[in-house]
Amino acid sequence: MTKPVALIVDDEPDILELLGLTLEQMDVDTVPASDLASARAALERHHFDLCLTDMRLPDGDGMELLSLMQDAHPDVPVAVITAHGNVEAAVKALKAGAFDFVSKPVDLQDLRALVRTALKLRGGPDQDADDDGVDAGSRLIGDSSGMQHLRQLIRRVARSQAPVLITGESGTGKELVARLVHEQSPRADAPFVPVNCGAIPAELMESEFFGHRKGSFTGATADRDGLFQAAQGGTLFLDEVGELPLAMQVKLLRVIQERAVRPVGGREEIPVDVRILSATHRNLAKAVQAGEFREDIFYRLNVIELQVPPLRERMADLAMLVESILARLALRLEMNKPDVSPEAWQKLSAHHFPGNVRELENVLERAITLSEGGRIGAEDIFIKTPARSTGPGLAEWVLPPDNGQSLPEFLEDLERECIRRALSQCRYNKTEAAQRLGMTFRQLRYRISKLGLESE
Ligand SMILES: Nc1ncnc2c1ncn2[C@@H]1O[C@H](COP(=O)(O)OP(=O)(O)OP(=O)(O)O)[C@@H](O)[C@H]1O
Repeated sequence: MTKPVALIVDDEPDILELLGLTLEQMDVDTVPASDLASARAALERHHFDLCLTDMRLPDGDGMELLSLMQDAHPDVPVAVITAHGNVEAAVKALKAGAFDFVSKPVDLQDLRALVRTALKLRGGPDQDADDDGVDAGSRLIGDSSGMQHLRQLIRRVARSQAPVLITGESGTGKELVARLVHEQSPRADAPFVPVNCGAIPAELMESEFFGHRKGSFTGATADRDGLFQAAQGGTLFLDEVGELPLAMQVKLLRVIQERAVRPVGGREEIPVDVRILSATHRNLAKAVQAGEFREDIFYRLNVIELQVPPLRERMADLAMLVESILARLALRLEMNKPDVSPEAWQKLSAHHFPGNVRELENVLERAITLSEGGRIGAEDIFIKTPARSTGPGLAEWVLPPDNGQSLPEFLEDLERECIRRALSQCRYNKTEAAQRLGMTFRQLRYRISKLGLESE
């Protein structure tokens, strides 16, 4: 490959020189421009692999150059240089399609990491190509317009370093989307580290995220890296980000701003080069209004939003999904893929799938084990009817011992019904269901597992 060329635009000669020297050391040729007009002229004469521009220019601003590049050279990553602490400008640029930003005074380590990542986009996957080359096991199945649009957006955001918030109901495929963004990004060779923010005990959170030093607390018998260090150069996926306690949100914000972590009990800051993707099935804007989620971190995580549609809004994909899930299950169970009878299809198509693709997977897993003679019949498709999930009214219960049950068994049944009803009313959003039931998310998860409701 020929030597890469970068367009560097800044009206301060010192900064132009610093950028020029740093990039030359990285074997990148540079063409300097001190204002918008000369940047435009340079664009007419050369092909660039990267553009670095200051936000404030004597005859315009970096946003103008960004929009010009988006129109005329959409494949060239543009990074903007912002004044220190000007988060608004950085977010605005990222939203407008900037690849990344560095703030002044320019940290050379950050700058080098940015340039390295940007150059990986050279000769990267063809924008118009289908997602061949992406791990087949992690593909998004579906050809509906909603899925096609989502796939296109994934390809586009994969090229940027902007934080992305993936929203959608439980089981719609948010984690899968995050994986695809990572796999199609210039960070694909570095780790993708998923973390369920609702599953880490609050007291361990800081050490899990940032690591700890030996002896910093009882049980810290050796130095340990945290999730940020594990994701170095790659992507950290914060699943259920709405579950982060407020205190942790503050710490996370600091790390995002400083691009460095301080392990628990450590003195030094460790620079981290990590892209953050997050997901939630909650309405985080509402959580912000309710004071449960900090506005500043919401603003930083939600630079770009990717909405994953619920299955009921893309039922055109049902056949493809069923085929692919059955093929996967059959392979795992070492059997031939069964056929689906017309009656079974009818039953599946009439359902609204409040638990989305995950519910479909569960229904099919049960169906494939029940099926006989290589065919799934209607009787093998077990779908909860609304009546069941609503449960009988209290007056309809026959109380023990008249119904032959012990009191503990009866109470467990009652609890099961209450949880089912809350889950169904909250469209299988466990956080909301827990609130409705007056328990914590963790308590609810524990009860669900204890009462054997997981497979429903
Ligand atoms: N479009 C799709 N194609 C293929 N599989 C899918 C698709 N969408 C979801 N799945 C599968 O459904 C299951 C649930 O997906 P995933 O865990 O990504 O959902 P989620 O939205 O992150 O759920 P939650 O909010 O509960 O964490 C996974 O096994 C995933 O592989």
